[in-house]
Amino acid sequence: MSTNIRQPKYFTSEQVAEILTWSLVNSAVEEALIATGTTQANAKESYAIQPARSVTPCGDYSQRLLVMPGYVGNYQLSENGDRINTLACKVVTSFACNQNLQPPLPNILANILLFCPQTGQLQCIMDGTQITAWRTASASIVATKYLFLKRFPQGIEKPIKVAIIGCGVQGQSHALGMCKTFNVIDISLWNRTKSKADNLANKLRAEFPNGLNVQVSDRPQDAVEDADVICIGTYAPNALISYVMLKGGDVHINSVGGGQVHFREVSQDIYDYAVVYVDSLVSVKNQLQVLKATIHGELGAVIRNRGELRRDGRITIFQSLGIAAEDATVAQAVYDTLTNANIKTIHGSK
Ligand SMILES: NC(=O)C1=CN([C@@H]2O[C@H](COP(=O)(O)OP(=O)(O)OC[C@H]3O[C@@H](n4cnc5c(N)ncnc54)[C@H](O)[C@@H]3O)[C@@H](O)[C@H]2O)C=CC1
Ligand SMILES: O=C([O-])C1=[NH+]CCC1
Repeated sequence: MSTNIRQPKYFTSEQVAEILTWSLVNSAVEEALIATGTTQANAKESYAIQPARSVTPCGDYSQRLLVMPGYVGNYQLSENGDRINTLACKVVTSFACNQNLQPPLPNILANILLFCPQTGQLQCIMDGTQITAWRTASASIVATKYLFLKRFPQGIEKPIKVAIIGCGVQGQSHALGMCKTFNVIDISLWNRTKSKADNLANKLRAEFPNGLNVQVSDRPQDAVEDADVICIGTYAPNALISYVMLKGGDVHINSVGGGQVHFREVSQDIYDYAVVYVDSLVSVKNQLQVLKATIHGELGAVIRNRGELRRDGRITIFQSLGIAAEDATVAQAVYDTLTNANIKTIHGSK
């Protein structure tokens, strides 16, 4: 039988990295968050269908395979772009020991499969390791914009002090993304092994030679004591930051390191005082039953203006688990740019 099935293209990590910019990833991720929460096919607005991801422990829970399918319907990658649909599935492994290999490998390794949304034919496989690092930081950036900076008259121009707790892959992408996107005047870095924080500090000083004060802290409390925005992404099974360490007044925390087996990097007393938002209520119900907090809603609902932002909460937490829709919209933007399809996507400097 003759067949028209085409071989999928493969895009390497280097090809993907060429395309990634903060404006492209931030806007694709914002679209994914907006679509999340509406699950019915809908002619008027975007929607996302993303079943809870499957988690396969490989021997024990420090080694896992996650499969993250997602369909994002009727969304736009840019203001004047056509409305499009994306069908994707990220296959990602999290092997906590990879960092100790010689040479080290990232703990989190991913590939994203992008399918034709009309036929289901596999169009391409692209490296998803960098996309995972960027899109997770972008979700925190979008959360910081809507849950924190919108409280102030200066909005995204407001000068802010940022703390990074954990300077691994996520700490690095959060530091770079925050400094590229917002008016960050001061950034404090803490990592369990100090040399990693030193390396990130050197990178930031080279990238932002003017107007950014970069410090490496000996203890998490020193890093967060003046911070307006805290980004924390570790595998810590115990709290690294607690309520007494925070400055008074408005503080926003992006916590990305919560998972079934290593949830606790932020102390319970902060959850008790904070207004908590999540990327997906479905994911939290499936994967974060241990979370003892009143969840105010999904970040996407705040962006869509359906869920009001609690004005009385001085501390907000964005609890991020990572959602398939984010991978799908970013992969689509990268694919479109690499193949010149749907080419009204937004570009910007790295
Ligand atoms: N929310 C999301 O969408 C995503 C979340 N993640 C999560 O983010 C976290 C960080 O991931 P990566 O940056 O890729 O890992 P990484 O291995 O590159 O960095 C982890 C950092 O955490 C620190 N760390 C590990 N155990 C610690 C402990 N017990 N106490 C203090 N610090 C500790 C290490 O020093 C390291 O710098 C993980 O929990 C991962 O599962 C990763 C990808 C997406
Ligand atoms: O969303 C994601 O890709 C992941 N979350 C935790 C490990 C990988």
